[in-house]
Amino acid sequence: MNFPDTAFSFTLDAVCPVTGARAGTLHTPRGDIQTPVFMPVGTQATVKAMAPFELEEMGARIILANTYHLYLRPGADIVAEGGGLHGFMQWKRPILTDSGGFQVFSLSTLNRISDEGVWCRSHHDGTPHVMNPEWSMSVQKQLGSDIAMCFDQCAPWPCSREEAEGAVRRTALWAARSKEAHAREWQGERRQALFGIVQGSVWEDLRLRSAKDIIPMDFPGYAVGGLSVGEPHGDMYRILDSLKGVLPSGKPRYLMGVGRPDNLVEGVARGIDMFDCVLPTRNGRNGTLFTPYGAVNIKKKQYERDFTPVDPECDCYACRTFTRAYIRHLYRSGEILASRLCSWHNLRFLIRLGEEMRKAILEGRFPEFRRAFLGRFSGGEA
Ligand SMILES: CNc1nc2c(CC[C@H]3O[C@H](OC)[C@H](OC)[C@@H](OC)[C@@H]3OC)c3nc(N)[nH]c(=O)c3cc2[nH]1
Repeated sequence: MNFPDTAFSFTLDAVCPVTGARAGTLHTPRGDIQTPVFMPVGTQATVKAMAPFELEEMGARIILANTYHLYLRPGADIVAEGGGLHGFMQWKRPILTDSGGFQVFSLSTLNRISDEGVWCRSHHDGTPHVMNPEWSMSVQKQLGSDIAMCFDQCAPWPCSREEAEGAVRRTALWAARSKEAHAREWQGERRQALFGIVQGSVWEDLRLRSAKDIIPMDFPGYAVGGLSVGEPHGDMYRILDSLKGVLPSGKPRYLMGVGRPDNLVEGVARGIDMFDCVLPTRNGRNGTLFTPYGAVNIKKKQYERDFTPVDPECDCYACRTFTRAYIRHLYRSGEILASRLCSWHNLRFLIRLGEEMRKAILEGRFPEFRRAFLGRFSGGEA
């Protein structure tokens, strides 16, 4: 018996008549999430260098954690004993967990894939593990996330059409098993929403095939997987265009692993509601900062006596309080505060970008917002 996900619903608040960009509200038992939304990545039950109260201050309303990582360390049983992810990391708002499939391929030292699942060796200590839909649903229940992802197969890029077809077939097989295992895990208890994932790499007909496999399984939300894996942005946008009229309009759409500010704007313009990416914190740790004109690398000598904020338009703690010269000094001195301030700014930049796109869509001026933002943002170094 499949429990209705009554604790979850999605309201479309406005749709841009020109582009189809959407402003919505995802209602969850732990609070509402207004979309478009950028979700900070907290792989090992922490958004690197940020404390929960700081995430709250910068406007984070949902964060991510990783099933694969937490299963291997500290162990899902320890997280469960600690009160699940919400108790363990003291984050009271919604949490989304990835299913582990993608990480197995990107991190494990050795892996064998079959329809049963994935046999792999831990990238920590080489111990053998079998990961499959049943394993993933059990671990995501122990973690207690509010949104879980189906166990899928994300084809690498580039890959052959046959490889992409195989991933589409297996992803459908595993989606059905994920749904069954998820309903068994949550029988009669507080529910967790399970999102489906569409694969198909850069072939539009395979994307359509995957959508036709996954959508009838009636998930409360759908992710576009298999992108942001090295393919040109043009291919990403073409695939999103091909899915725009196919994914159910009344359900949230999540583009996994994306992305740079311009990718977020172009994704929203193609009907995407939710995004995640490690860029803000990863770039933050190496001193690369988002600004409306592109990325600034704070370690450059040109900022040595630059006593202006990183981004004068930004309302984050780092930009309100410190100058580029000071943050450059911290970075070059190897001070921990450099990583914290740069991560803080980059996270706020993307969270605020989501807020501003939502406002533009509600006010009927998204095309103008998109043109103005992309006109200034160079993508590379500012
Ligand atoms: C970068 N391009 C990127 N990331 C894709 C992730 C992983 C997202 C995952 O990406 C990191 O894990 C490695 C993040 O941790 C560092 C995770 O946050 C917890 C995040 O989980 C949602 C995908 N996950 C699944 N299950 N299926 C996908 O097709 C897929 C595609 C991605 N493209």
